[in-house]
Amino acid sequence: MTSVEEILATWLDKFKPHEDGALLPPHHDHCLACGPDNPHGHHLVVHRRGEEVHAVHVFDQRHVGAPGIAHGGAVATVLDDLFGFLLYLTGAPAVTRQLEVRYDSPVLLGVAYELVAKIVRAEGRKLFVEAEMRDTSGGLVAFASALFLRVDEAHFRQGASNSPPLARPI
Ligand SMILES: CCCCCCCCCCCC(=O)SCCNC(=O)CCNC(=O)[C@H](O)C(C)(C)COP(=O)(O)OP(=O)(O)OC[C@H]1O[C@@H](n2cnc3c(N)ncnc32)[C@H](O)[C@@H]1OP(=O)(O)O
Repeated sequence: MTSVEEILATWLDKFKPHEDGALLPPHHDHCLACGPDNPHGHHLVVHRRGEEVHAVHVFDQRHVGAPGIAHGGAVATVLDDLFGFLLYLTGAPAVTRQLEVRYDSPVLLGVAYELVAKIVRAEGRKLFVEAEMRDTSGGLVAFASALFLRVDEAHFRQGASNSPPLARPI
């Protein structure tokens, strides 16, 4: 597991401008939603698309709620993390202060969904953001809105000495 200091050493580089269409970097390698090295994670892959961020995502059995259907918390995790990629377009880190998810239809396991997020407005430290999740027919299955608040590096150092063991060995 990479330390907070190691993550912070390269963290601000991620906020340098990304070209339209670029693959955006994961928040860090073990991030629950986008970290490629987290065996429990969603491995979310996100691209910039104009002033929005875009992903195609498939939930699997690790994210099951009702049989065959993604857990609502798993869906919220992915939507929250997608907002975290918008931050790369703003040039500054922020964290979720409030997240609201509307579940319009079941999100099925093994099915591809398209996710798009955008910044609705910025007021000082506050970023108001929205995201949609649609099925391949274009039907809206989930909608999320959130308030993110800009923070400095000290915010992330709060967890620096806190690395509890895994509940079960991987
Ligand atoms: C190593 C790198 C890895 C980095 C890895 C990053 C991965 C990203 C993953 C996705 C995102 C996440 O999951 S982030 C993780 C989940 N989130 C968190 O852990 C955050 C926990 N909460 C906090 O630490 C704190 O509450 C903060 C820092 C968010 C905010 O505290 P604060 O700085 O004291 O700010 P606060 O006073 O509460 O509010 C500031 C302003 O916002 C307003 N405000 C507050 N709530 C609301 C609201 N619902 N609607 C409107 N406005 C509101 C207040 O009135 C105030 O306005 P005014 O008076 O100023 O006008």
